[in-house]
Amino acid sequence: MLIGLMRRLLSDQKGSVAAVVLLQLIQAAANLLLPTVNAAIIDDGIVPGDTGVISRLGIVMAGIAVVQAAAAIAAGYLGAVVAMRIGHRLRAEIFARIQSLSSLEVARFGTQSLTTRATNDTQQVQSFAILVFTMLVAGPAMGVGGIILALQQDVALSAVVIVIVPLLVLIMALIVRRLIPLYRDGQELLDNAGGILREQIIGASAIRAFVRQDHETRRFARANSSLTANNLQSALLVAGMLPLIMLVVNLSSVAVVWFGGHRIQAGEMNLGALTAFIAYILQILLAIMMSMYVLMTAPRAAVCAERISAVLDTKPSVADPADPPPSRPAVAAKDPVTPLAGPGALEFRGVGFSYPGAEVPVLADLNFVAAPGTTTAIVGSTGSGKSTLLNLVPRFLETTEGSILLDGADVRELPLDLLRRSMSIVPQHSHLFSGTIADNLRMASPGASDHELWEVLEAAQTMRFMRDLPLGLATPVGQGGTNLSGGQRQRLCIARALLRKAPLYLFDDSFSALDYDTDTRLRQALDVRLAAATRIIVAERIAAVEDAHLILVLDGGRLVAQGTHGELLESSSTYREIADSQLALDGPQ
Ligand SMILES: Nc1ncnc2c1ncn2[C@@H]1O[C@H](COP(=O)(O)OP(=O)(O)OP(=O)(O)O)[C@@H](O)[C@H]1O
Repeated sequence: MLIGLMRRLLSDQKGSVAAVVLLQLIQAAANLLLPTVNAAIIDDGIVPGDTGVISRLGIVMAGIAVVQAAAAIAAGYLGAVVAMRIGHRLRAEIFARIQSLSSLEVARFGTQSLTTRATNDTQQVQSFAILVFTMLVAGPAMGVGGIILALQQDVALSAVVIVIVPLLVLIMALIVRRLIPLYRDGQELLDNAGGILREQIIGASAIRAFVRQDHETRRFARANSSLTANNLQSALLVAGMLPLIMLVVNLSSVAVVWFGGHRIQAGEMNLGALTAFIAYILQILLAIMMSMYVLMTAPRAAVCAERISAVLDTKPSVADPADPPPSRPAVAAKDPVTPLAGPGALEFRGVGFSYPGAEVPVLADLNFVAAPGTTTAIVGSTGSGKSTLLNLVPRFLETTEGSILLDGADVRELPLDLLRRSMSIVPQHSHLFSGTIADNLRMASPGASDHELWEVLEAAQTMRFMRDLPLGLATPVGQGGTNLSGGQRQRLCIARALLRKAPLYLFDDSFSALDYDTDTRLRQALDVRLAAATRIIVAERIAAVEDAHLILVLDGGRLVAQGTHGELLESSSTYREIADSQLALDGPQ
């Protein structure tokens, strides 16, 4: 998985990768040459007392050292650039994929896990890439070259190499095998701790209101301790490995000096050759350590690559039609504002929807027509499926039964962008983004003039608070709109939706935070402004939908009645119950 991912990410950087490999080979070759030249200085210069050879070979050695340093620096620099580009591309890809996922897929991974995958996991793969580009070629090259040159210096002494190399590889394999599951658990524990933290930050007021700080502190402490225990275990394994390797290295150096000394005394080896041999043994061990270090980080990077690939390989359940029918206006698929040319007639034909894994459908057999120039209200008890129904229209969720038609076209056959441009939505939870009020409004229509912004702000009944803002449209909005009241946020979201000129408007319980007067004025303004459009309004209060041209009564996901307020009071017991209960709650007006 990791290798496949890296190969794909490096496909457009082949030139740079080749350069890094070449530079690492130069660096390794220079490293390998130094002990041989050093041996020659000892055997041909120092032992016979030839200062000419010493100076000449000394200059050669210095030259090689400079080449080695230059190649190492260049390889490190270029390797870092390539690795950073990998990280950049991976973050961009995962961000784009998350953007394309439907709310169901996002829920399956979990918001926190997606955040960790896009940040921490990507970072791990990037760090691994840096190690690969600084060590992975130079390490084996030095190791193999070192073995060949050591053999060349003294075949008999090379028996030491034959013993220690497999021993080191065995130590490494055992430790890496233990590390992989630990790293996998570690990433999940990180998700978990992050998720709890996120929930506690978002729900801080509820936690304080119910005096649950101690409980939440304990909950986080448990997650934190599990994460720490996991990290400690892997850190101990890594920490234990280094002394083990050093022990093997030192023992092998002692063995080389011991046997080498005897061979020199027996006249079977030169002093220079022994010096070179010791240097090569150290280089071989260093190469093994470098490769091992890369391989030790590989398990974590592999786990992260697996987690990233799981997101990248997820096919969004809601996607553009593979082949939009030619009769459909493939118009302006890329044009950012133009909606469908039709009047916005919406029809549900036998529509049903089930959440994945649910035993019973949330919505079943819905049939109705919402005509242009009319308001269709959806009423029903909590959990009856009103929001789910609205979410099917822009295909935030995909219908599992029947079809939804917009101006006669099945919404699944329209390009997604075009479909969503053809409607304007006020979601149940008002969400604003960091920036100014103007930035937030212009999300709906980037080219809108200030005059148009003020117009929609007025229609959305925001003037009472907008007038008090000294910076007006330039007033900064905090992330999520936290510096505004619930009602203010809701009205700004309505203004944002009004700014988009579309044939279809969807309001999901969008007037709940408004007082009675504002609500009435707002509805009047909407009736004028959106007179020609198709309006679908989910509402809790019957009083708010009395004037609707068509009222749909949902009960347990089924459309139990439809008609005007007057008709439903006559014909629908469910509607009457809702109306009576609200009348009882509101009391006589
Ligand atoms: N992501 C989900 N996965 C599984 N079930 C869900 C999901 N979202 C909603 N439901 C279920 O679907 C049903 C309908 O939910 P929906 O939000 O559409 O109701 P609603 O009528 O809009 O409620 P409210 O008036 O409280 O906003 C509920 O029973 C809810 O438990």
